[in-house]
Amino acid sequence: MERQVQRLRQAFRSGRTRPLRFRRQQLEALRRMVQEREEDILGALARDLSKSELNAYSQEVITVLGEIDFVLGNLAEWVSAKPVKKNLFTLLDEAYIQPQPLGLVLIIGAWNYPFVLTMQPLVGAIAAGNAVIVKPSELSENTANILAKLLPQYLDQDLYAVINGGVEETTELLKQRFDHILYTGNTAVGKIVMAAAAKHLTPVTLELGGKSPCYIDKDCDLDVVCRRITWGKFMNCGQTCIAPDYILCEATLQDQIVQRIKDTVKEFYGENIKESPDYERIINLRHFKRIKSLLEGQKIAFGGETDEATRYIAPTVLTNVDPEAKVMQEEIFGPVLPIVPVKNADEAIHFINEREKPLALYIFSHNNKLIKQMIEETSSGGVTGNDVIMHFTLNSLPFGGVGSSGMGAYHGKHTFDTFSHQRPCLLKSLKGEGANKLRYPPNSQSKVDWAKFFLLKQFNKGKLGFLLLMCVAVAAAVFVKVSPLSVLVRRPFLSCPRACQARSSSPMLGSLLL
Ligand SMILES: NC(=O)C1=CN([C@@H]2O[C@H](COP(=O)(O)OP(=O)(O)OC[C@H]3O[C@@H](n4cnc5c(N)ncnc54)[C@H](O)[C@@H]3O)[C@@H](O)[C@H]2O)C=CC1
Ligand SMILES: CCCCCCCCCC(=O)O
Repeated sequence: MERQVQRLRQAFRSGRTRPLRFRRQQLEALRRMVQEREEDILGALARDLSKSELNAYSQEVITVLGEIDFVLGNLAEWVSAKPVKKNLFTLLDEAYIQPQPLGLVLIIGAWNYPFVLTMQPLVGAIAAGNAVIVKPSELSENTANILAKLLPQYLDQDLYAVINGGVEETTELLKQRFDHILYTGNTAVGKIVMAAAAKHLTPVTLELGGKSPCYIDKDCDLDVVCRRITWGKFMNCGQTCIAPDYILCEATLQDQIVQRIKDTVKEFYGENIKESPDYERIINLRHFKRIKSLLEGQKIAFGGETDEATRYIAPTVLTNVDPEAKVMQEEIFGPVLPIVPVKNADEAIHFINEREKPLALYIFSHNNKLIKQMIEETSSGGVTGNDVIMHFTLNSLPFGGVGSSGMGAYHGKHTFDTFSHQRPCLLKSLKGEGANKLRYPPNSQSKVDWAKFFLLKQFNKGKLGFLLLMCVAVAAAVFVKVSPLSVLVRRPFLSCPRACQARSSSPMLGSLLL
């Protein structure tokens, strides 16, 4: 593994990833891979998660293709140097920010959306000019295997690699030095990743999990609210990191919510949910048993049916759930939706703030002021008002967590920025040495005064004085540079702004510009 890491790092040092043309070529090849091998990819997702081709395409493949198109359409602008505002001392210099690749980066994916959660970060890492190792989750082994097979057929094998394996291999990989690690998975492993990265001072992006609350205000259109919640909660059999984990609402709303979710489940998945091609299965027996155990002792308003042989758990709603119950102590990550009654929005805000910062927060209300209040008074990785999940789909929004739900963010240009170093560049001339007298020893009060005048607004008599001074300075600098009469500048200005008249004893301005 160490040899593989060194090989990629050497390849990065060749500089081949830096030209825009190369990056575009690799992204176009990745797009070709997704398009040409769509059947293989959808088949792997079906075998891993019982995902229908339509669901696998609409939830994963389309996101990756959209990301590639978006990046290709903007990459030329993203990689360009960004000129920045200057001050009086750098007026004649070149000042800009140059995005540069970090080097060799590691992407560790999770199993619940195994294609998009590895490919979307990969798109941005390639776009930013890095060499990349992808470590898919071993739990979605079919997708992991198809990625290991296909990526080398389309991407430059010296610069991009897939390393498959479980805990042992990932632990070994984490001993290597990377220039950035983007990990998607549970919070406990996120801490392991961060600890391993710390040994090399490697920055990390941790896309973790948590319990995403969903507050339903009174007087909501519950038909609409419950359709949207049902869609987001039971998609991928509840195995979605930003699925609404639990509902907070007034106790009197529970029965109406239960009924509407029940009706919507029937509309979405039919009478026999097990037969629905749109209803997936739990990834493995461990998670099946874990989720099933959360039902113990709970009041099941509807659902609750399970089948261990096929790892099926029916869409299930629990009512009057005790906040201390087991189902409220861990991320559910399954098709179980507890309702926890609260008196009002304030109590909901208090409930949310008493717990770990969630990856997502959902607020349903006709009262936009209340939605803004809840956003203002709580913290979460992201928020969608009057819907669920959808902030994930807008790649102009940075997607990530906060606190125990993660750190850093990606999607769209945010991925490019995550995998780039924004390098500040200031290019000066060897001329105009006179201006440097202000900073050279010996220091003096006069020099400090001038520095205050030039650099600190409270000392330069307001903006007009400062602007006037800038004009004078630029004119003087240009004069010094272009005119043979520059010798005149050596004398103190007769008409400099009032501020420097007070200091006419130190002809600093003239010497500054020589
Ligand atoms: N923020 C986000 O975008 C997402 C977050 N998640 C979160 O991920 C969790 C579910 O995924 P997991 O079951 O964690 O996926 P998982 O079990 O597939 O683990 C994720 C990755 O971590 C590696 N890993 C697991 N244990 C490890 C260890 N002890 N040392 C080193 N590496 C290890 C695995 O090989 C895998 O590549 C949930 O908490 C969910 O909320 C899931 C999807 C998206
Ligand atoms: C409209 C399609 C939405 C797809 C959502 C995919 C979410 C992936 C990350 C997660 O586990 O939360």
